[in-house]
Amino acid sequence: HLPASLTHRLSSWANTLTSYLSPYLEITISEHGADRFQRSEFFLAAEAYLSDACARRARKLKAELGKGSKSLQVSVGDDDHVTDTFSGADLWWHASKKIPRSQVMSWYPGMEESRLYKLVFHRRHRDLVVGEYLPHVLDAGRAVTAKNRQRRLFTNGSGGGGGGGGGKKGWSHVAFEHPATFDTLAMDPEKKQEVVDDLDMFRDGKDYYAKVGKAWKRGYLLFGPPGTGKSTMIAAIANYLDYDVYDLELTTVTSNTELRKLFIETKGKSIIVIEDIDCSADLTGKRKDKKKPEDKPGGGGDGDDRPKLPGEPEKEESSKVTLSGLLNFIDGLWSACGGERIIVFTTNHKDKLDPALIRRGRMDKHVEMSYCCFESFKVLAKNYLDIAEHELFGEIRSLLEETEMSPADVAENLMPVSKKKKRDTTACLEGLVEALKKAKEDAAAAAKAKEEEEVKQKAEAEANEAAKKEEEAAPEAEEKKAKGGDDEGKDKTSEST
Ligand SMILES: Nc1ncnc2c1ncn2[C@@H]1O[C@H](COP(=O)(O)OP(=O)(O)OP(=O)(O)O)[C@@H](O)[C@H]1O
Ligand SMILES: [Mg+2]
Repeated sequence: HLPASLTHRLSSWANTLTSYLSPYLEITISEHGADRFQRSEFFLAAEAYLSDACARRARKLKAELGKGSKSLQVSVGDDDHVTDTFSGADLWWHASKKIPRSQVMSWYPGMEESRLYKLVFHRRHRDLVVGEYLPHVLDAGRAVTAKNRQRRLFTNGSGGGGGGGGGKKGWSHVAFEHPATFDTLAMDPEKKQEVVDDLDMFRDGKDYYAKVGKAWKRGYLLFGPPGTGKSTMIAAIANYLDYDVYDLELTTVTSNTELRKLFIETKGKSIIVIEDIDCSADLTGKRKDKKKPEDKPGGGGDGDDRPKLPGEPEKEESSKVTLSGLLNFIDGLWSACGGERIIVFTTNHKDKLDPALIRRGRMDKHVEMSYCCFESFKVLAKNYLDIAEHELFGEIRSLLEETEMSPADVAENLMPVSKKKKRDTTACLEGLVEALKKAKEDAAAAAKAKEEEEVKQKAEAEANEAAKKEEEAAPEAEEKKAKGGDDEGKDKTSEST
């Protein structure tokens, strides 16, 4: 009989010896790495990879509705193993639970439950596994996680519902579930394809951006009249790229510091949206103190300033975010942190924006969303009525060419009135033709009224001019000093006399 201590030693030597002689190597990936609070990213990636690629071959499976995941995840059960092959090499994955070494009470809930994966492979594949297989697992796992996760819509406004917003300022979120896609988005097919290609380039451009030394981000400016699909386009982009959306409400941001803080809190693979940038804040910089009337005469086509919501602060006091603060946010040194970001601005009035804000490099791509053209109409007809051809299409085509109607209005005319009173296709299209004709008449009437107004104004101006000349002709010794002053001065003198 050998003493217990010696047996123990012998067996541990034996273990060492077998592992030394064994041709197999083992790599352990545990759930909690050095940082005990966070689950190791590699573990999560391996888990996702296994659930996607190998779980079909495992016998003991575990199904869970993962946190922040929209679909059921099936993964390899504890104490089970699966095999995988990579470039002709066989690999074995074992899932197990880590038994805590000490029986000390754990500070970290669930720590006793820490799980781990063991990857076993022949030693001649060592370089292959470390150099290629593990990076592959990481990438594939991340892709699976990104595909399965529930995408989120963040907002910095208070009362955004959902997540961890609470009372403090910061982002709160809800599930992002907008159904818009590029297939359902009505716009000129060529322009649409251009946007999609651009997005593809961006998504796969990590190496390119690194090579040319640019931060991996891209800015889009969507401009056009109301109801032409700018917000819809953002949803389509988010769905296309599988990105989260951060809807930044600039009016509630009180300082540049807060803006930067919000920005740092955003994650990669996301779209940061600032809607109606021209209304969001007084970002006109130097133009700030010169108060000139906003609406230029003759810019009538896309008028329609949105009404102010109750409780919305006045523009002047709304935000202390400055243009330079915002520029810093878009492409200053901070913009590079995180990477893989798209920044989208929308506006109804592109010409009101400061050129510094929308130059290339900040807003790389300018996309105009315009009134409904025939091609857009065809997309809507396909979506709403499920038709590609109809005898009324010809008439609608010529009407659309003559009239400006937003896709939102066209779509409204294609909707069934109510569930009971279901209109058939022809009735819908006839309704649309009516609406288009009416819009055409209205536009003509408006144009006529405007013309008359202009004629009237011109006549008035001429009359004023004549009166002024008469005034100047009259001798006025006292007013001589004021002569050569501005128009206002002249007006006042004419009023006082
Ligand atoms: N191009 C389009 N394709 C499909 N649907 C559209 C399109 N444009 C508008 N719509 C429909 O009209 C509605 C309003 O569109 P959306 O909110 O995208 O307009 P917008 O350009 O963002 O307007 P605003 O400038 O007022 O914010 C959407 O719900 C959508 O159903
Ligand atoms: Mg919008």
